[in-house]
Amino acid sequence: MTDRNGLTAHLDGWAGRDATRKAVARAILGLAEAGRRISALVAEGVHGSGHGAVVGENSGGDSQKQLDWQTHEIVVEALRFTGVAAVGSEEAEAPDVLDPNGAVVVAVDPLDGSSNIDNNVAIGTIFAILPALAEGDSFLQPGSRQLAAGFVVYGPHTDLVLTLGEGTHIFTLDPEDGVFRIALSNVTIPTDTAEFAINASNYRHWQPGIRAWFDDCIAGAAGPREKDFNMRWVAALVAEATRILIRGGIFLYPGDDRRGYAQGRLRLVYEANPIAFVVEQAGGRATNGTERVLDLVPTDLHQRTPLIFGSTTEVGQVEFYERNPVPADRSPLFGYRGLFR
Ligand SMILES: O=P(O)(O)OC[C@H]1O[C@](O)(COP(=O)(O)O)[C@@H](O)[C@@H]1O
Ligand SMILES: [Mg+2]
Ligand SMILES: [Mg+2]
Repeated sequence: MTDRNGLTAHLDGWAGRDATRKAVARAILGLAEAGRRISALVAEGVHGSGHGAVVGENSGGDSQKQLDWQTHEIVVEALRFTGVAAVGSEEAEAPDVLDPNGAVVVAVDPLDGSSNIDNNVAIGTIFAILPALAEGDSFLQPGSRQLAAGFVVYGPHTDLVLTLGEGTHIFTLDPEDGVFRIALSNVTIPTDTAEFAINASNYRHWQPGIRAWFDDCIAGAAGPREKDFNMRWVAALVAEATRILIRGGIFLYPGDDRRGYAQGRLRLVYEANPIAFVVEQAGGRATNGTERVLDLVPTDLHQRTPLIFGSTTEVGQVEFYERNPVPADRSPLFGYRGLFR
């Protein structure tokens, strides 16, 4: 009997008799199966297993670890007979064509947070499901066309975070019976926050607006923001997104002046778009600094984008600093208590 709190029942109830929704549901169940297998693989441990060994380089020039490639193969195999038309993955230059008559395509980052593999820190799998187009490249549709999106995070427990465009829900994997059961329905990101996530070691490479925003955050209660901030950096987008969904916060991976980082580090189609969909469905915002992420039109499966997401008020603050990069307390135009209130 299907567990009524399980993912299958949730998807059955949502899909009903709608053919496209059924295709989406089959793809999600395939991804959940991949998540179960990857969770078990990760739980075996990496020390001495070679999972963290560098085995090559992906299309973006990032080093490819054994687990990056293994998880790519697990995802493609789990989707092979689900009716998915094609899988576009971070770990393969071109999409794998599975079922030419399929109604949907899946874009995937099979292993997010690769630098955490050796350290026993959270990693994950991110996915976006888009309609398969009769003409044109199905992967190059704006994120606003996603039919569903989410991610699996392999942390102390394994969670599947999912949006079907009707709120964001979190399912937790029961390792005893392999069922993902609903843990949190309609997650809501708090509007305000005093917690940010950014790799501050890149401070010297940032644009003036991001620096000014950061300077004013770390100035704390004595600075123009008049509040103390806390900082987190897990180096896994999936872990940062989970934390922000649960207790609010803001995440930034902006463009910077390092070679190859003008558009930041994260990929639009299989990282920023699915995270942006999940975040918006939880009441948060996601932007590249000037535009809504979900409105960007990709020109390449592997293109990068600056990504700023989380609690709406703080995302708005960053946009303000990007437009007005001179810090408020240092500009005669903006009084110390000027445009911030
Ligand atoms: O090492 P950095 O520059 O802090 O980057 C960390 C970011 O890179 C990523 O690991 C990129 O994802 P991959 O591991 O899939 O390449 C994000 O999860 C994370 O937010
Ligand atoms: Mg990633
Ligand atoms: Mg990856």
